[in-house]
Amino acid sequence: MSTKVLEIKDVTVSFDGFKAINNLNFSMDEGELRVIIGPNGAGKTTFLDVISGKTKPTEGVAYFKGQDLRKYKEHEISRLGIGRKFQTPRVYLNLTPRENLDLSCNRNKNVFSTLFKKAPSAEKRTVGGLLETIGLDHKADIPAALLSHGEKQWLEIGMLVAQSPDLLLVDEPVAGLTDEETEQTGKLLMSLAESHSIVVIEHDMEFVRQIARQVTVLHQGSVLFEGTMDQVQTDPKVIEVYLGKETGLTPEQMLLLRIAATMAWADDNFADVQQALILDRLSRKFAHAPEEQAELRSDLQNLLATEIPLEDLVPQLTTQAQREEALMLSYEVISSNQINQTEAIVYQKLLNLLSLPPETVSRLEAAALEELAARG
Ligand SMILES: Nc1ncnc2c1ncn2[C@@H]1O[C@H](COP(=O)(O)OP(=O)(O)OP(=O)(O)O)[C@@H](O)[C@H]1O
Repeated sequence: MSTKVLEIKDVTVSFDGFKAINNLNFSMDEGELRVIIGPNGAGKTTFLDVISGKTKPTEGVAYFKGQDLRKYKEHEISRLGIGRKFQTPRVYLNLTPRENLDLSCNRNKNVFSTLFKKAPSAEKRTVGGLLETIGLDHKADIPAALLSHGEKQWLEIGMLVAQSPDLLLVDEPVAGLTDEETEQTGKLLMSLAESHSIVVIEHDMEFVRQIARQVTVLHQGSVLFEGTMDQVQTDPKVIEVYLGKETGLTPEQMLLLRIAATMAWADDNFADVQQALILDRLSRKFAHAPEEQAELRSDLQNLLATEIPLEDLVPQLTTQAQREEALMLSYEVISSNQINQTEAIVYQKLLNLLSLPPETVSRLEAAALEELAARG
């Protein structure tokens, strides 16, 4: 049986009567990498504050490996094995990455003894290993001030790991990073997840998709939804919260849109005409007013911006009618432009996954072309 590294039971945090965390229940297995997302003000930072002991619950209990965290002060919780990385890197800029890591490995020694005493070889190895893990071995001996923002983030992650925590709390690690740095950060966290439990708060959905197996969505201080990224991105409750309004879409409708958007992305170019088609279909089906359509269009453009593998989406279609609709809409989408080779390959994959009889496919393709012709 797996041990729970974290268990949060009926926790409420009130600030002058305002519930930043509202009767929250959450649990996480040892060794898990869990991403927490949620709109601004959802309570994500307060959630980390409760775990790290910065804020005490007004009601309820948080347990770390079965230990009631109410009994401990913030610094004691850190000694229990919970390390927290804040959004802004807190590294000593005038020291080198190696010296910063040395300091973290020797938390009980002061800055001067770390600088002037020779480190024992075991510690050196640890620091050397850490420098490699965080990809800074080639910059180990330059002042940290010269590192890029991303490199400073990795250094701080390394400094946390140097303290051998069991649970790492990481707040928005990729804010302000380049795409390449973001991807590197993802790789770093995934490699650390092999030996640590990790909670990451993040807004960047591409990044969340890169690293997350299980995502928890917070809203108004409670858990709104928990699931894989695919489930999160097709859940109407989550979409509503992110768009700030009702889309009126059911999970099935959202799934169809996602499949169509994935088809549209097949050639890495979600062309305007393809977007228009998907959104037209939407508005015809769900009768949004024209001004709402324009708004919905830009919202959905963001929302659908992440390509999800068809293998993950198609099996979620439960009825024949849904499979047929998915095929027809997808065919319409790719036929709205000249179908290129990449699209043809992805379309073939869709056909295989849908496994509809060939005569049904022909009928639906003809109907899709008629729809397109009718659109002009
Ligand atoms: N010390 C405090 N006193 C009063 N209100 C607070 C305090 N800390 C947080 N809040 C409020 O609690 C709510 C949740 O805040 P929190 O920072 O946890 O949200 P968040 O999900 O991290 O938001 P963001 O994504 O914007 O960082 C917000 O409405 C915030 O204004």
